[in-house]
Amino acid sequence: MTDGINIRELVLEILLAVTKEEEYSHIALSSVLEKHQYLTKQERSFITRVSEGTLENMIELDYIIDQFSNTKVKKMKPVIRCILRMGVYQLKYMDSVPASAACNEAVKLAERKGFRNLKGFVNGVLRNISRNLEKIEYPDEKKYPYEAISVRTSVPVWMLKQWSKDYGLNKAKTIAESFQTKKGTAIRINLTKTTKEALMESLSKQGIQAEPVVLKEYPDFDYAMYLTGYDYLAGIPEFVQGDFTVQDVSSMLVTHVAAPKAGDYVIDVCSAPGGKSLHAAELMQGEGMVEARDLTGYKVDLIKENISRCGMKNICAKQMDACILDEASIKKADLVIADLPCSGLGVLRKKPDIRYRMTEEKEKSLAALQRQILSVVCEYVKDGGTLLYSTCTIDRMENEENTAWFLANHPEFTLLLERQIFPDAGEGDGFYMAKFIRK
Ligand SMILES: C[S@@+](CC[C@H](N)C(=O)[O-])C[C@H]1O[C@@H](n2cnc3c(N)ncnc32)[C@H](O)[C@@H]1O
Repeated sequence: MTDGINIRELVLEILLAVTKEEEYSHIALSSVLEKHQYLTKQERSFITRVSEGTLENMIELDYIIDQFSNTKVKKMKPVIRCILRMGVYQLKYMDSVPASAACNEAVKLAERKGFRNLKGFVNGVLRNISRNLEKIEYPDEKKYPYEAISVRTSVPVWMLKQWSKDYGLNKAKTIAESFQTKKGTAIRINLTKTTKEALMESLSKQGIQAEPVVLKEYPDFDYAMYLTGYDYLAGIPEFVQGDFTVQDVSSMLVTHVAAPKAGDYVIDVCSAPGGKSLHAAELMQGEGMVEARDLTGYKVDLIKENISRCGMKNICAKQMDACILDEASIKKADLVIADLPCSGLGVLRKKPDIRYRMTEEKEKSLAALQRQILSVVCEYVKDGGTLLYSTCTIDRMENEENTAWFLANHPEFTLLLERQIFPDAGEGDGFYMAKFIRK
């Protein structure tokens, strides 16, 4: 507790924002941490751990609660449901929190939120779970493989079935399990402003560990590192002055593979918050121009913020709908980056809430949107130029199937390279990329 703010109440605020208001988990978390900057490092990490952990394990937590409560989770009031979920998370996953504290704090929180009449219920369910944690029976994986993997990894059954159809049950299982592992924060060094050695040295003086990423298949990929041991990004001067950008390693590979050259004209049609656009501008060493487009003013402002933080001059941001043909761009670009809106199933490690928000229907309509955008923006590629299509998902429907469709409908393009990066195999998130050349 700091200045009357209860940290579990802040966790509850995050969980409600994500599960009730459909806010993105990383945004809900960072806005709470930003609003309460005076919290200690320990309090911030408690809030991060409990809110992320609860979301990452929610299917399992609900399964446990349902075994001990007469009222099923789905029927509970949202506040009570979230208080129980975070309580069970602490009981099951946090040895540092005594069981009595997890239960008592949950009861107090229920009362503070106006549910005095449900204090006994919260107390009863949590104490019962606490006493029986070791005896919980999980679904039998031999008899009910999807249900068993789903409860253990908190990945919905429909996603497991989709991956099993695409890659087999064993692969579906290892993909789901990979989302339970943690990695440091991947950053891309802005080599137009600093060097790897200089950045490592200045970070180390602040007690921040930086470990370079080495990818054997890409020996010239020499600007990624994992950071650990920092409190919050905005507190690192090198971040504020644009010496590095937070970006997943697989996401960096997209622009690396696209390989823009100094002097190129690049159009990034769906670019917010600007990770790949800025990377392109950096690889072009400040020469040429990257036009970073996105649909809304809000998104374009995010790109502009990042451009000004990184201080790059060969990049501009524009509000444009990628579904509408921009006549002025026809056959003008050396490189078109089409990192399109997708289901995001490759990034469940970082964005756990996607698994509860995405549906099969939404995924089908995203795959159709990707085809629509691809057939518009391919027009911007000049003869001999490159179209780079990428997604941060792992389903064939949005990836290989779209590429096959594109090639069948656009014989003026040839496929130079296609790669599916799996979240359980590579350095980073699950990503897909296809590089086409206009003949
Ligand atoms: C996967 S994200 C892009 C991430 C970005 N390339 C990066 O590396 O930072 C997809 C983006 O597409 C944008 N988008 C969705 N529909 C769009 C449309 N019709 N026109 C332009 N942008 C769109 C979204 O706002 C979102 O920012």
